[in-house]
Amino acid sequence: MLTLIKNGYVIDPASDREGCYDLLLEGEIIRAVKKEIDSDEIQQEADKKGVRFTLIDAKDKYVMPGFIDLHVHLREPGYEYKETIATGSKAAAAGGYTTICPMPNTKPVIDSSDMVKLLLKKAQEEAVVHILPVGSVTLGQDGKELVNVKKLKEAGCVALSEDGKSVMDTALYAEAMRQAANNHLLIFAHCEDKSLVGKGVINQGKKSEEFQLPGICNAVEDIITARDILLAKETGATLHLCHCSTKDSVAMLALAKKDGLKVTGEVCPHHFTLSDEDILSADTNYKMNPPIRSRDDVEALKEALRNNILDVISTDHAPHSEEEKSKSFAEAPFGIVGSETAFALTYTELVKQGYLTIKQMVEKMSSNPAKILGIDKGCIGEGYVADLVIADPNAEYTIDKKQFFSKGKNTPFHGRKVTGRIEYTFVAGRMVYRSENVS
Ligand SMILES: NC(=O)N[C@@H](CC(=O)O)C(=O)O
Ligand SMILES: [Zn+2]
Repeated sequence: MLTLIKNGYVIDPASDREGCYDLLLEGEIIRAVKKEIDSDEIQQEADKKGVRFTLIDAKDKYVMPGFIDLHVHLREPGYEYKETIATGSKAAAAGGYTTICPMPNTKPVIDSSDMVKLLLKKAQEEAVVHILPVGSVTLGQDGKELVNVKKLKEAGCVALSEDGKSVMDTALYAEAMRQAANNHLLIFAHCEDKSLVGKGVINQGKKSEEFQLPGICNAVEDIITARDILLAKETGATLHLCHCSTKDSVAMLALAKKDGLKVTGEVCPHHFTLSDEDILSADTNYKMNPPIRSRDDVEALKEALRNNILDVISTDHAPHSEEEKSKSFAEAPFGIVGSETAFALTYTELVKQGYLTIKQMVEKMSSNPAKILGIDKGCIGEGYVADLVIADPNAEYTIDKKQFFSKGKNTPFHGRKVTGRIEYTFVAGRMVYRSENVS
C-alpha cells in the first residue's frame, strides 16, 4: 500500500521540521519526506507492484506526528457499559491520537502480569491505536501490598499509577518508586490527599458555597505533589505528575526541574479552558478529579504551558454512563470524556490565543509524551512508523457529543464553538479515522 500526502504543512518538533512537504507512506513506514514527490510516479509504481495507491491533498492542513495520550480510561475489563477498548480507541483515533496509555482502575485492576497480557491481547484484537498499559502500584489499588513491579514491566507496562487514588502510605510509595526506578518504569502520580479531601466534590470557594457542596481545596493536590517530588528525589524514580490543576503544583514542578530532578507534568484541556466561574449550575459534566479550579490557577497553568514547565497535554478521558452522571452532583462519579475534544480545545484556547506556538502544541501532544515514554514515536522522519494526524486548522464548528465515538457523552463542552478539526488519523500507515467532513 502506498499513500501520498501532498502539500501539507508539516510540524515535527523532533526533527525541527516545519513547512510544506510531501509525505510518502509505504506499508507501515514513512518512506519519504520531501519538498516534492511526483504523484504520477508513485501511481505508476503502485500499478506495477499491484498495490493500492491513496492520494491525499493536504493543502492548508497541518500534518503532525500522531498524538500520544498519557492518560485515558478505557474501562475494560469490568466497566464495558462505560467504554470498551474498541470504542475508547476509536474515540482516540477520532481525536488524532495514535498511542494511548490506559490507566489500571478497571475491574479487576491491572495489577498482575496476567491482567496486562489480557489487556494487550484484547488491544491487539480490537484497538485501532497503539495501547501502552499502565499498571497499578498496589494490588487491587487497595494501598496495602505492592504489585510485582518486575513482572509488570516484563509483561509490557510502561508506567505504574494508582490513578483515581493516591498511595497514602508514604513508606510503601517510596518502596514502589525504588522498585520502579530499578525496573525502568515511570511513576504516573495522581496527587490527592485522601484524608484531606473528605467528601469534597467541587473546587473549594464561591461555587462550593453557592451550590452548598463540600469543597476540594488546592492543598489536597499540593501536599501530595510536594511529597511525591521529594520521594522521587529520594528514590531516583522518574515521576510524571498527572492532571496538574493548581498554581502551586506547577510552581513545585518548576522548582523540581530547576533542581535537576526527573519530574514532568501534564495538564488536561478542561483545566486550562474552564475556571470554576464557568460552572453555572451543579451540572455533573463539571464534576471531575481534580476539579476545575479558580481563574488564578487557570492563568498559572497556561503560563506553565507557555514556558514549558508543563510538558504534556493529556486528556484524562474518563467516560461514565448517562445514568451515573444523572445522579446528584455529590453522588455522580468524577470524570469527563476528552479524547475527541482535546485538539480543538487546545488549538482554540492556547494556539489561537497566542499562549502556545503550533510547534509547542505538537511537542506537548506528541513528541514530549514520546520522550517521556522513551519510545520511537512522535516524529515524522523517514523510516519511522507512520503514525500521523492531519488536521484542518481553519474549520470552525460546534462540539456535538452525539457525534462522539466514545460511549461516554459526559462533557461540559457540548455546544461549544471551536476551531480545528481532525481530518485523518493514520496508525502504522493504516487510515484508522477519516472525518465525515472530508470530501
Ligand atoms: N479524573 C476523574 O475524574 N476520574 C477518573 C480517575 C482519575 O483520573 O483520577 C476516572 O477513572 O473516572
Ligand atoms: Zn487521576
